[in-house]
Amino acid sequence: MKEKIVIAIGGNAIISEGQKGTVEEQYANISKMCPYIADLIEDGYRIILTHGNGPQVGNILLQSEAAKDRIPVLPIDVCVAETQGQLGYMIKQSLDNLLRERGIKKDVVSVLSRVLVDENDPAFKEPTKPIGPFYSKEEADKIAKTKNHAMVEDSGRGYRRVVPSPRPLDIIEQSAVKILADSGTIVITVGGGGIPVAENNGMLKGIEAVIDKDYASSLLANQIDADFLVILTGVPQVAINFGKPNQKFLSKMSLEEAKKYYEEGQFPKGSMGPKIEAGIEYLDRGGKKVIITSLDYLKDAIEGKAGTVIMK
Ligand SMILES: Nc1ncnc2c1ncn2[C@@H]1O[C@H](COP(=O)(O)OP(=O)(O)O)[C@@H](O)[C@H]1O
Ligand SMILES: NC(=O)OP(=O)(O)O
Repeated sequence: MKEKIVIAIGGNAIISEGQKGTVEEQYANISKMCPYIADLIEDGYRIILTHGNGPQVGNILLQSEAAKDRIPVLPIDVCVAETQGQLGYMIKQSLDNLLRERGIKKDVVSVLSRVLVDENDPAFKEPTKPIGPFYSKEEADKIAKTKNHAMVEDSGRGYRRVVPSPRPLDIIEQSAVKILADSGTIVITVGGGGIPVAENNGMLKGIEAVIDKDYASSLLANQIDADFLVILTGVPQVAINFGKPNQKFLSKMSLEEAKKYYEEGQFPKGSMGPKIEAGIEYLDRGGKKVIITSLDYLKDAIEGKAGTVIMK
């Protein structure tokens, strides 16, 4: 078997900008994504897939709040668990069917996973994780006033609700994920950054937050001894001076260069910033290689022919 790779799938790979997020739309997007993953499985790589859940977790919360007169509102950790279930199912169904079509016998499992956070993480005082649909400024102001939700402008695309996003400290199900991945099973896990839990007298309890999937995927990659971490997003490569006339796409960055560019503010907080920081943290914790690219360049990037590679 070839290398063990954690692949983090960007939120917009499952619900694209402008889509409502119907199940049909999500299946259509997932089935566009699966051939790229199946190619790697066919080549013998051991794959652990993680995914975002911002749009989906916000939608579940909205559904729950809309029915609050009849049915008790769900806490956010339970909504995150629901997104792991629904997205894990949809990805598994699509990937499994594709592998069957290609005559590849491989188990694909989704592991509901909890991720330890610190209840005193400063993130609880300052919500930053955008979830759910986009609103106009007027709609957002009204929601902020009537529902007391924190709302922010999200990367020029409209306004969204934001919830606390504490740092992941430990992937509770890491051993099970490692055993499965090492045995050649394709694992879907740490969806939506994982279900946030905190420790209290040695016991775990659910916490209302949404963890960033790039930070959680980075930690998972270290904890299961992955050979490398791949972060998939909307661009084939990372750039410096992004969007400016002197924009320059990079095929590789040393860890030191990544840190320098990050400090210079080359990577915005709401988009590329967390991906670069997640990569830096993975390498600082002993990881070997990080690749940032888009789905269509995935295979080439793994073969060293595309993407942006960050290494020590
Ligand atoms: N320096 C940069 N290099 C490349 N892309 C960047 C850079 N800064 C911001 N971006 C933008 O950030 C996007 C990735 O962030 P985002 O869309 O929030 O992630 P996700 O794919 O996880 O949903 C890229 O598609 C690109 O449009
Ligand atoms: N939980 C999370 O990081 O989701 P998105 O990638 O959809 O923002």
